[in-house]
Amino acid sequence: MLKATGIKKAYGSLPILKGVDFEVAQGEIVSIIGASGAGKSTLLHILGSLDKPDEGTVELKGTKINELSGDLLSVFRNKNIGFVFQFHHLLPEFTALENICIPAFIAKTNKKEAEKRAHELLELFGLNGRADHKPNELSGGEQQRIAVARALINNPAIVLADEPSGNLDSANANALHQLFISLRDNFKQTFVIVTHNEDLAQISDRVVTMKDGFII
Ligand SMILES: Nc1ncnc2c1ncn2[C@@H]1O[C@H](COP(=O)(O)OP(=O)(O)OP(=O)(O)O)[C@@H](O)[C@H]1O
Repeated sequence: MLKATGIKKAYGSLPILKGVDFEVAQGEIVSIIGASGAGKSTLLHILGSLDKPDEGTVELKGTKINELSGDLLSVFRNKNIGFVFQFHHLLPEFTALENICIPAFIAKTNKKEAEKRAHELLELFGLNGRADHKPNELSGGEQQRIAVARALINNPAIVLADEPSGNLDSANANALHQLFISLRDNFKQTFVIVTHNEDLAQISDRVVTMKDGFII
């Protein structure tokens, strides 16, 4: 599903990734762990085409995404890759429903269809009653689940998450982790997750460790 080969990346003269090979299959949850500064977020950004490698290739569903640029890349990314970050980055002036729909509107999905899918996700996530709430009217755990729904609205092939539970208390973190598991079990949703959370690493299908610019 996603395959990265020979990924190298330096910032200035400082090599961060020194030849990383990484693969994830559909329906797999892979956690990337490692010390602070090991290059985990840098790798995730490259896997998600938010950043380009100096060397190496990233292939998603047979498309070499490191070779795409401009509008082609933006359209491909919006359709195929969902992102969840440590901070939810919901737009404060929009409701939960509107926030979830944003990637669908960017993909030019019609409003009715996007809102139908958003309502389905809200129901699935136990957030039915929250559709019209603004982010500041939601709890931290609810905000992050809305961010996950936003990541899923276009049915992406893969969800990339960078410390998704890093800002949550343990009960909300646990609820989020269970949500990932149920999305994998019920929809074969694929996840690559950078995390320092040991519980999340433990319930993943596979854990890879980064050290000194390599996966060890
Ligand atoms: N845009 C950038 N310009 C220069 N250096 C950068 C840039 N982004 C990251 N770095 C450096 O690259 C190294 C790896 O950063 P990265 O964020 O990938 O690490 P990480 O393993 O995700 O760490 P953490 O667990 O603390 O989030 C760090 O030394 C960081 O300072």
